Amino acid sequence: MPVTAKICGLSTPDTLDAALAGGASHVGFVFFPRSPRHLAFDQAAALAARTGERARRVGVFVDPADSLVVEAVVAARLDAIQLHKVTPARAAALRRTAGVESWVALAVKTAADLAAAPAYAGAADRLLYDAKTPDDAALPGGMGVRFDWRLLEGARHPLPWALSGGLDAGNVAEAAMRTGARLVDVSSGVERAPGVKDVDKIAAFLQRVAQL
Ligand SMILES: O=C(O)c1ccccc1N[C@@H]1O[C@H](COP(=O)(O)O)[C@@H](O)[C@H]1O
Repeated sequence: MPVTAKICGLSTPDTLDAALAGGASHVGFVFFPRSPRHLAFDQAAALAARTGERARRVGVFVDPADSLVVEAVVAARLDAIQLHKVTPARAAALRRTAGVESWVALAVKTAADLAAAPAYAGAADRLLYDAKTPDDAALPGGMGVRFDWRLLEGARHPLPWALSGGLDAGNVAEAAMRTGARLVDVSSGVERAPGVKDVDKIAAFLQRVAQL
């Protein structure tokens, strides 16, 4: 089965075009004001229109209010929501409210963190195993932090899943090989500075993924 990729935190037409030209299966738009990748609804709407049917649009949220999710789903014509820092109960409620596919990011640092995964069965459609950022970090994701991929070796997954956290063109092959991931997600690994995507890095990442 081929490996597919989500390029997350896109905010400009040229970098969106690079993701689409390189064959990204998913593109991610961040709705979190503290993030350097945060999009206003009108920006997101323009990028959504440019995407068309060429990739699935995923909105990234951190413990969001219902109203933010509803407005973003409409403005950016989201196919999926990606939720960080939500309990299983809150994830289930937001999934019902949004009416689209729902991903829950599970912050992983140790094997104990994986024990939370089964509780999301029935509350989400996909788990995103992401690296846990430091407690005092500004963001719960999008910081280029990776976790020990060996933690996923032999793991039983309660839901379809994807891998993120510190991926880049140089390590994505090893990450996919070690974990068995069939969907990989990258943000800062295809940037030249926080929030500034690089078209060449996007192309290199997607070329590497296409070889897997
Ligand atoms: O990208 C952000 O700014 C962001 C903000 C809030 C929550 C998640 C965010 N990004 C997600 O984090 C992971 C990993 O990113 P990275 O490749 O390690 O930089 C990815 O899923 C992004 O969607």
